[in-house]
Amino acid sequence: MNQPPSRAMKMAQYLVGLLLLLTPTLLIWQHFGMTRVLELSPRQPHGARVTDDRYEKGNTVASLVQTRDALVMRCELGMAYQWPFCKLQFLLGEGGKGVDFSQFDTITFDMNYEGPSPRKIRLYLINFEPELSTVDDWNSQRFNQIEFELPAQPTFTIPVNLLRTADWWKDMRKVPLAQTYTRLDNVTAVELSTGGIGRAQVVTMELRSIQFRGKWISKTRLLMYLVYAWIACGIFGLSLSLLHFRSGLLASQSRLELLATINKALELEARELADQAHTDPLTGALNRQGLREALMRRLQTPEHYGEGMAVVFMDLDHFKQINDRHGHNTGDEVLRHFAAIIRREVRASDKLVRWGGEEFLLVCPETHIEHAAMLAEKLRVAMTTQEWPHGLRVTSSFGVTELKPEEDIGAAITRADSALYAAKSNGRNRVEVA
Ligand SMILES: Nc1nc2c(ncn2[C@@H]2O[C@H](COP(=O)(O)OP(=O)(O)OP(=O)(O)O)[C@@H](O)[C@H]2O)c(=O)[nH]1
Repeated sequence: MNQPPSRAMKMAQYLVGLLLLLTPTLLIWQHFGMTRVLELSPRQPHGARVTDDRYEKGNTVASLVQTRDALVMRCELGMAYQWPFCKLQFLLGEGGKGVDFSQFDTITFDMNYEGPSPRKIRLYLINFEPELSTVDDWNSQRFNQIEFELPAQPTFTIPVNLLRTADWWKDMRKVPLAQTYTRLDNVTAVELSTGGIGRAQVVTMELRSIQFRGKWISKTRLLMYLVYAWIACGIFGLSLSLLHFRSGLLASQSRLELLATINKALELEARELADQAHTDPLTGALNRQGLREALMRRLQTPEHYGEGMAVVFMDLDHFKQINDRHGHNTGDEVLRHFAAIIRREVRASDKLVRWGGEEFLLVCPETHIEHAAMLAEKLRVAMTTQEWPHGLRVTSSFGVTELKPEEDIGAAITRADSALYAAKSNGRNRVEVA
């Protein structure tokens, strides 16, 4: 039988539905949106400042003017230093803590450059890496660099993946080959510098903005998270199915146990009903149907067939008077008492039958007539010595006979009845043998 889905199973179904909805939504959103922009401009100057090669004993002079729309760096390049430069520097972090640039894909410049050709600039993304860098030594940070000639138009975009670790930095720091990769996960500064220029000149850079663009989360990472979510959902669903299956099994087991208990109770009830059909409810003795079945059973047992069987017919004396004088309930009590005395005095194999009213029959297998007569006499005496309800004195008359070979039990009962009649006629409280 199918169990109705549990709350947990419903939850798993909702979860699958949610994931089915979320997966394409997130992928579409990632493709068209989720855009992250970091801008360097007069509006977001990040501590913009200029430096030049004078600290390297050069004679270049850089100056910065900030207008509403642009950061203007004027650079008078001198040739005193081997690699003269001016830099416009943006600081993004302090104490080795920078900004993660690894999710940025493009860099868009909006700037003007004035100066003789070649119009070269350099861009540095300076990355602090605890295993290489120290806070006190600026040059211990990785210099990711790109140098290029400016296009004619003021606005242009370059991909971030063109940046490489600067050769001069690799040489200066003697970085092992395995660590010469580009790394942008902790950028503490962005620098826009003049490119390699071989003669003294004046350069002006007017920077309106640099925009780094990327996704808050890369497609690969999003796909990975989604796969994890689907796997987790699958495991969850599978565990629930197993639990559901197990509880279903337990439920059908307990249903089977319940059915077995009901079956047993019904069997008992059926047996009780069958017993009632064969028993007199007042005295517990067999009724005529009960006797018939007991005799049939005996006949079906070959080892007992043909052995002697005695029949004793019994009838309480003057029972009507007991009823009349003491009431029907007392009469019932006397009948119950009578049956109890007989049962106490006879063998378990002897069958006590209530023949009707106050008449009882005792069928004694494997008993010859002399023994039956002795038994009847014992019963008669027992009646006289027995304490009866309400101090009554009750006696009974007995007619005894034996089943002849090949004789029908009915004939024997008739004969026993005749003997009983004789006992009654001869004064009651007697045993007569036919
Ligand atoms: N209390 C009670 N009385 C019953 C029951 N069955 C029959 N009787 C009564 O038993 C009485 C039998 O009366 P009789 O047949 O005249 O026999 P008796 O009074 O015993 O007289 P004798 O047999 O000649 O000694 C009747 O009054 C019946 O109503 C019973 O189940 N309970």
